[in-house]
Amino acid sequence: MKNIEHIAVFTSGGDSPGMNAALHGVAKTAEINNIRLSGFRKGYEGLIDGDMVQLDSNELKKWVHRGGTLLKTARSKGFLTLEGRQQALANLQKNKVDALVAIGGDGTFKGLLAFSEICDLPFIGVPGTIDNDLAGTDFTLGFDSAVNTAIENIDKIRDTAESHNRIFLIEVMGRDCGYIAIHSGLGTGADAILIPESAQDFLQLLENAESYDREDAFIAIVSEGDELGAELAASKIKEINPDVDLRITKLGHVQRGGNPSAFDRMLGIRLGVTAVEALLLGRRNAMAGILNNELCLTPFDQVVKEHQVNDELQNLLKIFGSKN
Ligand SMILES: Nc1ncnc2c1ncn2[C@@H]1O[C@H](COP(=O)(O)OP(=O)(O)O)[C@@H](O)[C@H]1O
Ligand SMILES: O=P(O)(O)OC[C@H]1O[C@](O)(COP(=O)(O)O)[C@@H](O)[C@@H]1O
Repeated sequence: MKNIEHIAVFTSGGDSPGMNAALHGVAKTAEINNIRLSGFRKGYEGLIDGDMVQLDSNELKKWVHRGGTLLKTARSKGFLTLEGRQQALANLQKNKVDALVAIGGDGTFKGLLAFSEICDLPFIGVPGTIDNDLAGTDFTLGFDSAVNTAIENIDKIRDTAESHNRIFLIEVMGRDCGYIAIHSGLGTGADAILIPESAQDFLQLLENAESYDREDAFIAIVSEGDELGAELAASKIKEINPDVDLRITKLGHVQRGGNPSAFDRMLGIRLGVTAVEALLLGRRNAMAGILNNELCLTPFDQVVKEHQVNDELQNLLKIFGSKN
């Protein structure tokens, strides 16, 4: 095994609060092991363009509390092509990079799997996505912060919803999965939660909306990945209850921004440190994660999207979605 003298790190896919803390964890661990650390800007785009900067933990410590990513991020069409990946490889070789740390979501790790077909360097991933849709970790970086942001905003909507006795359909993020919807819905006492993993919840919503008595607010959280979506759900409710006073709010990208929660800062630090330590132990092509509060590594090919909502959450949805 070649000695690791130079590590490069990048952030990729949707940004998420806690990515900067992970960068700091990577930087500090590289520093105490006398390893040079570089960062590629704008995810895979930076690898293709050779957009590399030196990283320093003294600078990064000032970013631990900030959302977004100091290194910037991107969704790269170029890296989906073999030519793009070959260009990225040439840049890594030119800069004598010995190992890569990638902070991103499942797309980023699929990218690394494709890259590993032409590039023999060791890669370690850190799960950074607000969606919490990766196997191999109970929590991804940014999920906790995004749920807190969603909750803060849903609480505010409840004030006005209750004042007017209105129905509100509030759309939260989660491209293909309902974790943000479940956590923010349960945490705000929502009357219904619609997620892509279940069709049953919509029937429950209709049933509840049918008996909605206009003497109270009615709040439904709709995951953006839900088959129906907020607009269609709203029109179905109007079909059965035409005079209903209904509003739709999409929380949108506000959920991705803001300072990371204490949990995400600590998770970022822990996973960043673990990533570099794993490389030093000779590990490769795996994602650092946290399962039952234990740090662990899971091979990329097992880190596929986890659309299943576990039994405990299913049970909670059933209990809290039922009528009184
Ligand atoms: N199968 C693949 N082969 C090569 N690169 C990929 C593949 N899937 C995703 N990528 C790269 O990873 C980037 C990030 O993935 P994306 O799904 O946008 O975000 P995330 O990593 O947050 O899930 C994509 O823009 C693309 O450049
Ligand atoms: O910012 P964009 O490109 O519009 O993407 C929005 C998507 O990114 C997310 O915020 C995060 O997804 P990823 O972390 O997997 O990129 C999703 O919840 C949402 O569907």
